[in-house]
Amino acid sequence: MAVIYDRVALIGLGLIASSMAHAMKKWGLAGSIAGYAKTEATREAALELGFCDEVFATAGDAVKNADLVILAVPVGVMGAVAAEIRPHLKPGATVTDVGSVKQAVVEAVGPHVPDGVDFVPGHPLAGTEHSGPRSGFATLFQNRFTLLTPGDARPEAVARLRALWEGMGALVEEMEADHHDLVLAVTSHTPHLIAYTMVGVADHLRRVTESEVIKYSAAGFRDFTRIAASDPTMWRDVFLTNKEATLDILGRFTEELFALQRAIRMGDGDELFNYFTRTRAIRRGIIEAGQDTAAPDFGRTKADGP
Ligand SMILES: NC(=O)c1ccc[n+]([C@@H]2O[C@H](COP(=O)([O-])OP(=O)(O)OC[C@H]3O[C@@H](n4cnc5c(N)ncnc54)[C@H](O)[C@@H]3O)[C@@H](O)[C@H]2O)c1
Ligand SMILES: O=C(O)C(=O)C[C@]1(C(=O)O)C=C[C@@H](O)C=C1
Repeated sequence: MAVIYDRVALIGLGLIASSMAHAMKKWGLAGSIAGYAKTEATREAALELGFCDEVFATAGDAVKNADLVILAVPVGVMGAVAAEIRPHLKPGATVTDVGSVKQAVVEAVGPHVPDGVDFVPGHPLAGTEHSGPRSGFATLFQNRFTLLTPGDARPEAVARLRALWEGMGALVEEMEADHHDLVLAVTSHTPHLIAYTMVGVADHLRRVTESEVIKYSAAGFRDFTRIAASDPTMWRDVFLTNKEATLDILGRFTEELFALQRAIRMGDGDELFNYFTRTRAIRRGIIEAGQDTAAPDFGRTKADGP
């Protein structure tokens, strides 16, 4: 594949940044990759694993001469990092981010982006419960959506960033930042909060059941524990910055939960059966519409082989 940006700078070298770097290298999408991380251990890991060509001890030095700057730090520090790199940005460069929340990032980063530099916020809908420079892998974004919320960025800058994501195997869509935050509150943020809570409940109970909760946990609960092992800093920032949408969805969730709680207490089997039938149809609808992008064969055609 052709080089899309001659020089890319990654600010923060954790799961998402290292995965992007591995992908850019694998598919030849960047001429060179510069990286900035706070700790020397992370910078050394990036060189040792070979996903950065150069590393810098300040964000300002890393972005000099970069055609694309990718902010891959927790949402709560995006604004501070943007302020730090501002004087060092190359005219004509594009700044993007990978934060899980978009409106707060637009508000925090936007004012620090100088004239002549495009800001195209982004969010790959792909991740794992792991973090740090050693957790990344090139295929993380394959057949997964990346959402861009370009606002008033120049169309050429948006098209180029789209080409980069597509080069890494992602399916790219554009939307407004506030709409993104509402959708993600439903599909990602509130489910994470529920997983954190459920594992917390089990942990409290463990003291009563002497480890049996963990020992005998079935598949559903194990999935919750994987999600609840996600990075505490990242998720603290998500909830602090996507407050309104998450509270809205949590309110709706609580209402539904109370309705099911009542059905259980009243022995209302029809209510439970009908509810579960509706939710099963939703899952089956996703699969039938071919929209299960996490499925291993999503997007494959017969030409792709077995
Ligand atoms: N993990 C996921 O599943 C996932 C998926 C999509 C998007 N995101 C978003 O991507 C971003 C990065 O997440 P990640 O999973 O790669 O996290 P990570 O913890 O693996 O990496 C974050 C990096 O940012 C660095 N950092 C933290 N504070 C900093 C500061 N003040 N200045 C400079 N560097 C700082 C950390 O040292 C670390 O290297 C977050 O905004 C997150 O919301 C995460
Ligand atoms: O698979 C996981 O570990 C994830 O939760 C990844 C996940 C999500 O799908 O909710 C988490 C946060 C992101 O912003 C994007 C992706």
